[in-house]
Parts: sequence; structure tokens; C-alpha cells
Amino acid sequence: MVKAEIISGKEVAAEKRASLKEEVRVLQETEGIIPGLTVILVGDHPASRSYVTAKHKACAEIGMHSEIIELEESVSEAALLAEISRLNEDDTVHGILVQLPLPGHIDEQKVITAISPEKDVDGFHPINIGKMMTNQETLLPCTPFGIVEMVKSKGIDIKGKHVVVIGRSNIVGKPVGQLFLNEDATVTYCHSRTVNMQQLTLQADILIVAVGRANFISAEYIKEGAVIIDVGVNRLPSGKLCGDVVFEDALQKASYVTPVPGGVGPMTITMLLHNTVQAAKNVRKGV
Ligand SMILES: Nc1nc(=O)c2c([nH]1)NC[C@@H]1CN(c3ccc(C(=O)N[C@@H](CCC(=O)O)C(=O)O)cc3)C=[N+]21
Repeated sequence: MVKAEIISGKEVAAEKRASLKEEVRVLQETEGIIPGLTVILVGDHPASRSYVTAKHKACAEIGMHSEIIELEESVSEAALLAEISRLNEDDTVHGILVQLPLPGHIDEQKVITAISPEKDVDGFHPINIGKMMTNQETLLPCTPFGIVEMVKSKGIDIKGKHVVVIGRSNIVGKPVGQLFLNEDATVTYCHSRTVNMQQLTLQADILIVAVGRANFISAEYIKEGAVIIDVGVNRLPSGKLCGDVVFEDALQKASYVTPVPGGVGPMTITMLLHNTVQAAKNVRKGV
């Protein structure tokens, strides 16, 4: 029996994008500012290329500028850093995003830190992460931010709830736990070294799964009535895209579940648009 309601990221994203489009229009009309995003793509990773194209299209749809800078896989770290420093100085560029992962010879942390924190629309710069941790207003990481927005869109109460996060990456796991902590949830992190993960996931009112393994979470890990957020994007040999959660199982046990595709992914891109518009407004305010 299907019990859960599906939280459509696509729908929540469409609503948010419509209001961003209006914001962009007003910003241009009243102040002549067009928010601009520059994405740097290093090498030719097919999945990265498709994400970058999706971001570019999404910008155009809401009337924003966007540019993709493609660099050879063999580009030196110094050349990439020089490109970033040029973009940091360019007033028409409000947001800079370096698509990850980068080739092994480039130090990702060094690259992220080189981006001006005001233009760090990924929310990965240590200054922005520090502000997030201390609950100060800042550019927030897009996937975690999108997840909080999806949960709130259904009026789900977060305060005092037990949120269990599976995964501890810098781009999803760690920051998503922090954002839910900022919303007064009780947060538990699970990862590859966690002992008896099932005992923890069965206590989750909200279970966030970000491990990148198809069918990692099935019925026996899900508490009746839980909210299930599936961050996985796994390409099966058949070409089909699937999440980390057995969707049918979540439908039967959960109260809410996010699908893949059409769940967290479209929200990630939407919050990137949001951050770029915010970065453009911050310049005007002199923030
Ligand atoms: N600096 C940086 N920032 C990122 O935000 C970033 C990154 N690097 N590297 C890779 C990951 C992954 N990511 C996704 C964004 C959208 C979808 C998305 O929209 N997915 C669609 C399906 C897309 C398809 O069909 O392939 C969906 O879930 O419905 C997925 C994944 C952003 N990332």
C-alpha cells in the first residue's frame, strides 16, 4: 500500500524559479543589474558536462547571464587560479562555480578558497562554511539549502525532530546536518565506519541519504512515517537514473519521500540561481 506523499523537487523548484525570475526582472528594471554566473568546467567528465549545461539553461530561463569556461583536463593549478582571480575582479560576474570533481593534480581546497567568498555561490568557501556553522547570514551550499526548502514546502515541522544524515561529504552530508541543526533539529551523522547504522536510521524522523550507492536504504532501515530525502544520483548500467533509497519501500513506509530524478537535483540548481541573485543584490548593498 502506498502511504507516502512524494515531495516533487521539480514542482517546488518551478515555483521558486518563477519568483526568482520576477526578482531578476525587477533588479534589471530598477537598477540595471543582471545577475551573472560563471561556471568553470575542467576536463570532459560526461556527467559534469550535463550538470553544467543544466545550470546554464536554468540561468537563461530566469533571465540571468551565464557563461561556461571550459579548460583542458591538463590545465595547471596556477592557470586555473589565475582564471578565478580574473573573475573575482570582474564586476559583471556575481557568482563563480568550479564544477567538482577536479583532476587529481589540482588541489580542490586551494581552488575553492581562491574564490572570493562574496561570489562563492556554491557556499563551499571556508569563510561561508564558518558563517553557516555560527548561524550567520551567508551563501549556503545549494544541495543542503534545497533540501531544507523542500521539507519546509510541505509544512513539515523540523524543531526537535531527529534528523539522521547518512554520508559526511563536504558538499552534502556535513553541511546538511548543520543546516538542520540551525533549524533546531537533533542531528546524527552516519558514515562508512558507523557501527549498527540500522539502529540509528530506525530512529530517524527525517532520514537524509547521501552515499551514492543504488538501493543502499531499503524498508528495514526506515521508521514508519519518516520523511525520506534521497540525495543519490546513480546511473544504472541500463542508463536509468536512480537514488540511494529503494523508492517502493519508502513509498510504503514513509510519510514523505523525494524521488530521483525530479527531487533534490532540480532544487540544487534552483538554490544556485537563488545564491547568484543574492550575490548580485549583496554587491548593491555593499555587503
Ligand atoms: N561545484 C559543484 N557544485 C555542485 O553543485 C555540483 C558539483 N560541483 N559537482 C557535481 C554535483 C552534482 N550536482 C547535481 C545537480 C543537479 C542534478 C539534477 O538536476 N539532476 C536531475 C537529473 C539529471 C539527469 O538526468 O542526469 C534530477 O535529479 O532530476 C544532479 C546533480 C551538482 N553538483
